[in-house]
Amino acid sequence: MAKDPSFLFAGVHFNKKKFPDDFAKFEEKRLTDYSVSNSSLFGMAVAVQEKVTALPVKKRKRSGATSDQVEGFNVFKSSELESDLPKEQAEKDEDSPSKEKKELFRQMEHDAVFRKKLNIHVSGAKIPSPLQDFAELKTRYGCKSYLLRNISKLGYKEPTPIQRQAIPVLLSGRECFACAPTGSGKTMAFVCPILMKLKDATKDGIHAVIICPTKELATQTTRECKKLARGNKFCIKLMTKALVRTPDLSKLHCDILISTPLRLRLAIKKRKMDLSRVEYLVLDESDKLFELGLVKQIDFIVKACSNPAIVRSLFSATLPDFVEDLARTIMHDAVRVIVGRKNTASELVKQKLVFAGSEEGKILALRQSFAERLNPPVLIFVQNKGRAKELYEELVFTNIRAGVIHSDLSQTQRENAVDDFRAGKTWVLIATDVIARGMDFKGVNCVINFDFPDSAAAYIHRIGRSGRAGRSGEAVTFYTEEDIPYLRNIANVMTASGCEVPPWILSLPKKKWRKHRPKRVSISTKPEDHEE
Ligand SMILES: Nc1ncnc2c1ncn2[C@@H]1O[C@H](COP(=O)(O)OP(=O)(O)OP(=O)(O)O)[C@@H](O)[C@H]1O
Repeated sequence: MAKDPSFLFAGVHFNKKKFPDDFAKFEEKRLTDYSVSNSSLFGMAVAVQEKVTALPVKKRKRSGATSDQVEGFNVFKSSELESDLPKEQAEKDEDSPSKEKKELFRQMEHDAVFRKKLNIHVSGAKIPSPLQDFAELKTRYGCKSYLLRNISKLGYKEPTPIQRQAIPVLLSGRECFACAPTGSGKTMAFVCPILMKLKDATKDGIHAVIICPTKELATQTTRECKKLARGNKFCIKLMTKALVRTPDLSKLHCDILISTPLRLRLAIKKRKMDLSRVEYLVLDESDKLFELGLVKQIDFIVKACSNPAIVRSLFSATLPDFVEDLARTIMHDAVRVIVGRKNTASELVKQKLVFAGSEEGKILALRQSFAERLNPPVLIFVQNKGRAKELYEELVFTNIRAGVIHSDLSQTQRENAVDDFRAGKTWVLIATDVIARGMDFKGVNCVINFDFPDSAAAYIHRIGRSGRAGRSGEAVTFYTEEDIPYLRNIANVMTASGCEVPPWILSLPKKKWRKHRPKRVSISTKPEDHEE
């Protein structure tokens, strides 16, 4: 393999005054390499190219651009990119390390140090500087006062790391795939730039679409959008069952539409919904959306968003390689933003594994732990709706105020279960994975995985319902003999987020993770009814 010529630079120091040219070139190279080694520390496969942040950003042609269609995404050719730099200026920059260029390198160095401090890893060319504070939204991007006021009303004092980097990326018109821990403020990271970029409430179609994998998450995201948009006339719509039944949606106008993939696909196919004017498309919990079963619907929606100037972004706390690979082939000139280490659990959650022996042992362990210390709100995850019902039956006649949510309940019942839990009317919520993704219950003290999760991603998202927005949390995972082959997979996630795991678990053989949903013995401890 040919050696990277960068090794030639090792240990080289230039005298800035004597060799300003060489110094400038060296600095650019050094900063790029710095980012590369920085990212490779965290196992990133791609070379990071943090580059000239303050240079005028190349602009994508907004109209008349041709594009290649790949699986519904528009892929622009590099020849369609134009530089905003005046020609003479560009030539001058080539020749002399001007004052601006030096300033630029200083800025690059500053950005690299700041990102390192916040554990932000980026790749892509010409990445905008991260935000120092929310005030920069106004000074750098001319954010309107209403939005800053709403941010402040929500009690957000400082942007979270994903907000610091993803917001400037999206504001600069770049596509983006972002991965940051659960509960780290990704929603605001994609809603804020949309609100800042949209023109004042227009009446010409749909301008932004946010796709969420579940109805509960779509409802929550709509609420968050409305909170941030308060005081403005933006029309923000949730794709409800009633809306999707409207016979003709071809004339629907709204600024932001939030939907699940299924409902949106139905609206496009059956109700003639027109997405050709969509300027911003967000795929929240993108890895879930790219799972088998949903990917066709997503592809259909992406194709329907046919505006060549569209800016697409993917957000999740877990970004498996296959989603990244797909994203890399279909997105144009996208910036990749990773906060912390990819696919790890929130470090704010103290995680524990408990051997429960058998299914019967689990219910005993649960009762015992509640008798010793019940610190609500507590979320309990089980494997399927049948088991959710059974566990609910077990707890409902105790003095523990329990609620349950699963896909057999009506939409209203599901909403009530979430609302009651949020309002503290129920202390314990028993759930299937339907609410494992994205749901933001403030102050969940403990997540109990009554049934072992079926994948590492499911584990990360489930326990991420606790330890949100800087608060600490706890997660307890019960396991039985059947789960032991997969224990090592969870143990790896635990150690990666700084939790201790008994050494014997770490010495277990690795097992390729397939959907782990063993047939489990019934939870019910009630004697079965026998007919006389
Ligand atoms: N800058 C901020 N300062 C303080 N709190 C914030 C900030 N931004 C968002 N939050 C709060 O953090 C919580 C988590 O935010 P959000 O639901 O967007 O997380 P997320 O990263 O999308 O999580 P998940 O991966 O589980 O979907 C919310 O309660 C939100 O109000």
